[in-house]
Amino acid sequence: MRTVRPDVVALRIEGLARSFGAKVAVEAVDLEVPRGSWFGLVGPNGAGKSTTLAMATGLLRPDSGRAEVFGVDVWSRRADAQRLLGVLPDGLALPERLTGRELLRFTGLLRGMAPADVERRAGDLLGVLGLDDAPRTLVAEYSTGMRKKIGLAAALLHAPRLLVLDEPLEAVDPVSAATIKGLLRRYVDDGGTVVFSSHVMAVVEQVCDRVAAIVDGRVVAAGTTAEVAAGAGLEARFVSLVGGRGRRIEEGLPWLRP
Ligand SMILES: Nc1ncnc2c1ncn2[C@@H]1O[C@H](COP(=O)(O)OP(=O)(O)OP(=O)(O)O)[C@@H](O)[C@H]1O
Repeated sequence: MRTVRPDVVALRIEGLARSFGAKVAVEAVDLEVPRGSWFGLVGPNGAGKSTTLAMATGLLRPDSGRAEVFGVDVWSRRADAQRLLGVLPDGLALPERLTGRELLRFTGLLRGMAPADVERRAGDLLGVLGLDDAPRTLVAEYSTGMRKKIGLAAALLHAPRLLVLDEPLEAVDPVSAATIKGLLRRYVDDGGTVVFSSHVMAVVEQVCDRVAAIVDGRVVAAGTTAEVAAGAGLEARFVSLVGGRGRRIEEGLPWLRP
């Protein structure tokens, strides 16, 4: 296990903001993710998590603000930042007419990796993620969970220093989820940094050492998982942070009578 230096900032986000027409998706987000941490981003649907992560990784241009990966500006030194980063974006568009292995070959060669390394790593990733028993299946035929896993494999292929993963466990079966969590745990223990968004508070509480909650495009709480949970458990704290946005359920839906 390498020595983790929490003084090194893996991802720094300052004043990131983005609107779509009149809709303010992200108002102003500041975050600092120390190297060697597993950082969870939580928030209700439409809070601005995916928009924040897309801006932080050079996929969506912000209206204002900046993002740095290990001190490298994501927009002015985009290629350098991309080398340090592995990203699983929301709604990733995949080359549909390739098999999983072909997709990884394509990704690795685009990244300038040596073909022999690409082959070896692709085999390892397909095996670990349980995608090697469908070698001839095209991505177009993949299930939702398989698509998530091949996207994750593509993000890991070049062994980046920082992984930014938008809901990596969504639609993934429990066995694969355990494998992915184990793999990411090992990566973090070896000095890697993970930033991921999730709606599953139990998972965030289980794996993340730091958490930020975003509501209506603003960070409403950030700190260590214990600080944010504030003795109440993360789920209870999340519900209290989101507050009045919850819907009343006492009456149920009067027309929903089986
Ligand atoms: N391309 C776009 N065009 C218009 N509005 C957008 C676009 N992308 C995001 N939005 C809006 O910005 C807001 C934030 O969306 P975002 O996807 O970042 O939220 P999120 O926290 O990731 O949500 P979820 O948990 O549902 O995935 C939402 O109101 C969404 O409708």
